[in-house]
Amino acid sequence: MAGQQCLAYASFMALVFSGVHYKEPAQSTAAIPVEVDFVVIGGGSGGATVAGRLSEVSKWQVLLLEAGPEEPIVQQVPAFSTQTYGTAKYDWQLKVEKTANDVTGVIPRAKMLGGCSAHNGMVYQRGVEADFQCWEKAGAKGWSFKEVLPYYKKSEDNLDPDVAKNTAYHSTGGPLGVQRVPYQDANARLLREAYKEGGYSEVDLNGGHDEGFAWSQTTARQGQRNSANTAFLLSARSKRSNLHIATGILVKKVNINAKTKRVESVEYTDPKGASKIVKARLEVILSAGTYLSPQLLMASGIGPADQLKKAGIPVIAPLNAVGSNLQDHVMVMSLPSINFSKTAVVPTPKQMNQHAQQFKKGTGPLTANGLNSLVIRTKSPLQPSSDARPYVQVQHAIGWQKNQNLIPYCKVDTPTANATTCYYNAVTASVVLLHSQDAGSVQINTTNPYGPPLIYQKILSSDQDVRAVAAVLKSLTETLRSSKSLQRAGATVNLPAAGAACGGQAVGSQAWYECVVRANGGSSWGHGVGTCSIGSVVDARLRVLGGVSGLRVVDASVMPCVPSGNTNAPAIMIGERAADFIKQDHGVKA
Ligand SMILES: Cc1cc2nc3c(=O)[nH]c(=O)nc-3n(C[C@H](O)[C@H](O)[C@H](O)COP(=O)(O)OP(=O)(O)OC[C@H]3O[C@@H](n4cnc5c(N)ncnc54)[C@H](O)[C@@H]3O)c2cc1C
Repeated sequence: MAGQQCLAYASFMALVFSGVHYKEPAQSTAAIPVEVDFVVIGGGSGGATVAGRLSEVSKWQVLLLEAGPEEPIVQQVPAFSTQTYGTAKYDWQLKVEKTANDVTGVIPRAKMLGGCSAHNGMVYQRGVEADFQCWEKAGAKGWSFKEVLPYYKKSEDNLDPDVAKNTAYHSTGGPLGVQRVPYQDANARLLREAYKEGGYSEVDLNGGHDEGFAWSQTTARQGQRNSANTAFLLSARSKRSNLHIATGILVKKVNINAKTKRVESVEYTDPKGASKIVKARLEVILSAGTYLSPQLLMASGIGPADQLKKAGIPVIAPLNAVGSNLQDHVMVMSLPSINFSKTAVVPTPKQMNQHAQQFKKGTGPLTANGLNSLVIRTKSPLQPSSDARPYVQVQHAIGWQKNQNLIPYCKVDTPTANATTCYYNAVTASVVLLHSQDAGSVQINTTNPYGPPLIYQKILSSDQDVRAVAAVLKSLTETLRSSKSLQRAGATVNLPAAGAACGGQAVGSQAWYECVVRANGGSSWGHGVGTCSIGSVVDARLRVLGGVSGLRVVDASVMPCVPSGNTNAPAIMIGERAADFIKQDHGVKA
């Protein structure tokens, strides 16, 4: 970058960060207590929520141990959302073992206070009634939509009056800010018109509508990210001396008395590499997420006995279901693409300054992370007829010409990391399969049981899945290609790229779209759940089964069926619910 640009960029970033409401706390150096009432392992969506809520009981000492650092300031700016992806400091970069049809090598998982809620796409979705029927069928008694809705509302501070007035579904005043992306650029607005024209109704997907098209609600406040950390911990830790938070602490295992099966303590490594123990007087709460919670259970002696024996870990509770039932949404990338003739442009220094000023006020392009502002959720005509859940979600991302490297925040490799301030001339629509027939697993690495687990994931191995996605892709492409609004604006809609193998099919036919879906593969959408499911690993109050006492799992891993939508809000809801269970079980009014 030339010197002058460098200066302009540096002062731009300083200006943007001066508008951020959050002040990054210093990394914790305070001594970790040797004994507390509750130890929460992992400060992500589930862990931050439950720890914050438990600390409301002033007589309880609550310790939260998080492997990663404090949530960095850059995460507060939605347009910079993905800058920490793939960095060793902030991302676990979990490797997926190769399986026949697996195309993902690495899964991004946040390693910071706030967990994935601090680096995700911020989309706020709760799932639909039929999702929770699936939970109940799997053994999650008392988790119907009617019963979980009060917990979604308990967290929520909905900041859009037209949405909030639907009080049957929404509420205000909770710690978690929820608002629609405050900014849509000209191309996003055009797409919105195109979908309306194509017969998609614009609805509130969290307001009783299973299907439709939405201007996305996000976990944000005044255009800035609201993670589970900033919602549930930030203010609590400054006010409550009974809430202890330690970052940079890697938990190794939970120590459980082999005779009584009662949890006693948690073993961790401090930042200097020393091995330490903290005793838990009442309970340990495991909130390390879908991949690392089952790993920690297994490292602590709870899991499939054969795997544990091979790893040399004494078996405390032989629970075969630990690590199985890994479910995820599957994204079929970048289909189709829309080229716009009128585009956003590389901003001048004056415009950048304006964007920073707008951001301070909660508006402007820096409050948006690409075209995540538009979401479609729909059933597929070819999904199993007995399944009432929506099967496909459509998301959008920005594409741009290669030479746009004039300012660093345009010069990034992943589409959603750009601000809509950057020059771009294409948008891609990606279809996401919400209910794959494939299930993967998380297994302990028998040669390195305390290291990252082995993750096995299959993708698009079922013909029915391919058919269901292809049918939606076909109608989506046809909608966009016949849109008068797009045509009037001079936008062209390209057919999805087809692999050479699709040459034998009639272009545009269902068979051709199926071939296109297979040729474009799929990848994890970051929404893995199910590896410590309610009904098989934990009971309906999230207590670990197998005769173990004093141990719960509170994160996305307990969801027995993946919801029809993004998974952050459900993980936070689980944290809220768990806090009430724990309070009730220890005689405190919830
Ligand atoms: C790239 C990406 C984009 C996403 N986008 C969206 C979106 O737009 N909307 C949405 O709703 N959902 C989204 N999700 C999914 C959603 O964010 C997650 O499902 C949710 O945050 C999971 O919450 P959790 O509590 O289960 O785990 P996490 O939030 O992952 O928290 C687990 C925490 O435990 C810590 N931990 C793990 N092991 C240890 C250990 N041994 N010792 C100490 N600490 C440990 C981790 O560092 C982490 O902070 C996205 C996910 C990803 C990865």
